[in-house]
Amino acid sequence: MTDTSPSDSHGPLIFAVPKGRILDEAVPLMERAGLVPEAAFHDKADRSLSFADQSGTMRIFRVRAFDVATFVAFGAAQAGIVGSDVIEEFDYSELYAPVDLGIGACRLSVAEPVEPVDYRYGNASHLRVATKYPRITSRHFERQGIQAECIKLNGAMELAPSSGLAGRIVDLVSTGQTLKSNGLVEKDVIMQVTSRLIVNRAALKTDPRVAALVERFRAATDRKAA
Ligand SMILES: Nc1ncnc2c1ncn2[C@@H]1O[C@H](COP(=O)(O)OP(=O)(O)OP(=O)(O)O)[C@@H](O)[C@H]1O
Ligand SMILES: O=P(O)(O)OC[C@H]1O[C@H](OP(=O)(O)OP(=O)(O)O)[C@H](O)[C@@H]1O
Repeated sequence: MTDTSPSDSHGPLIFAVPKGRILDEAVPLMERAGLVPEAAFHDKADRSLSFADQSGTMRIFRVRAFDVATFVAFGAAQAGIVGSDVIEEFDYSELYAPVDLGIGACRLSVAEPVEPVDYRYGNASHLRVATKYPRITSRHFERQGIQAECIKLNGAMELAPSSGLAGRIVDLVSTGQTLKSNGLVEKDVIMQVTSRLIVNRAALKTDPRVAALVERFRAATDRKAA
């Protein structure tokens, strides 16, 4: 007899998680949702990027934060955990973010030197901004009628003003310590950020295990909040 249960017809569900700072907060939540990674997942020396879960029905991909959104949007992973900053930057139509996990809380802000240097050039409505988030940044300044030239950096944005690369930065802020240590002040909050459970829309429609996973994360998040 042929077994046509969803898990057999679809193969293991792939769940993508960011390898950076969200992970420590995400793992207890994943475990409450029944997604318990194999021991090797916790071994920092292990060079594997794909891990089994203890039920043997899922695979966990450990990738860079921005890449979680890309894997899920293209259906290479069916679900994952990522910051709302990343969701907003990509704006992938194939991503659905049904659960706010309440972890990874921070904000995306515009910052400038304590003693601002005028790096505008040409005309007064054109400025340079260093950021890992060029799309959110352009949209933010456009709304104010300012044309921002965004210079994409992948980290250490805080060095841009003092080195003359850009007059302002758009970066994540939590305690504000990084800005302070680098002689910068927060000028404007663009968005509040928390981490979300994301799923691929097509997978949600075609694979019942994805909807079940969403419910498990919803319950795990409610239990955490209670
Ligand atoms: N200071 C912070 N406080 C709270 N959450 C943060 C903070 N910084 C980043 N985050 C959240 O964690 C996510 C991943 O940030 P992280 O710093 O791990 O990225 P990263 O390690 O720089 O990424 P990568 O190395 O992949 O470029 C961000 O997208 C954001 O949602
Ligand atoms: O307001 P704070 O509490 O100081 O946090 C802000 C810092 O946290 C993030 O960087 P992260 O530490 O993740 O390192 P990164 O530069 O590798 O992204 C962000 O890019 C800021 O640099």
